[in-house]
Amino acid sequence: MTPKFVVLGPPGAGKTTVGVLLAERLGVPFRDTDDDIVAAAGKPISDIFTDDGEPAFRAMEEEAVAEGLKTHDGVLALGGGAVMSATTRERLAGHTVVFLNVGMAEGVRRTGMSSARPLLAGVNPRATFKSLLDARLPLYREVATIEVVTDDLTPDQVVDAVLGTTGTAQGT
Ligand SMILES: Nc1ncnc2c1ncn2[C@@H]1O[C@H](COP(=O)(O)OP(=O)(O)O)[C@@H](O)[C@H]1O
Ligand SMILES: O=C(O)C1=C[C@@H](OP(=O)(O)O)[C@@H](O)[C@H](O)C1
Ligand SMILES: [Mg+2]
Repeated sequence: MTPKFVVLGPPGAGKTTVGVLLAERLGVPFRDTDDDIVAAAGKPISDIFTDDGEPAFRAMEEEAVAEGLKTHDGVLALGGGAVMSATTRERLAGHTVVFLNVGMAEGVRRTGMSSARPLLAGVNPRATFKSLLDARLPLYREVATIEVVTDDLTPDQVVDAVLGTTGTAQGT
């Protein structure tokens, strides 16, 4: 059992939104490792960060990704920081990995509406987003087999781009 697509990229790239649409188009199940972590912890991500700290969250995330890669057959979306784990990057080898890219301005705009992302909840989300992109862009590219720049695309157009790239587009 292996995911048809693993979706990753920075917060606000549309991993969850596009992942759901992509799974619908392909008629396969969708799974998001953030949801698995929330279910396992029994509390929201912001509470995990506050109560247990980021390292505890990252350990749970590594486990959730490993489990998803082993047991999920559809579209698997990861959290934006999952690629910071070298172990996770190794585990992604051989999978079809879609990197949804988004620039700072659009990424901040898309995530600004929500307080659910503790890493971006500080006083200067633009600076935080930029340093996050600087650190992670090479890691996303290291593991990705497909990259789609999403800034000027609707979620449906992103799905078209992903399926067009892989030649697995379904009928209309
Ligand atoms: N291509 C897009 N164009 C416009 N808004 C988008 C796009 N993709 C996602 N969004 C919006 O951005 C926000 C974050 O999307 P989400 O799927 O949660 O991103 P991620 O899981 O990558 O952090 C949501 O409000 C979503 O509706
Ligand atoms: O970028 C990150 O480090 C994080 C991104 C979030 O997921 P999304 O990328 O789906 O927002 C979530 O896993 C957590 O808040 C940490
Ligand atoms: Mg998400």
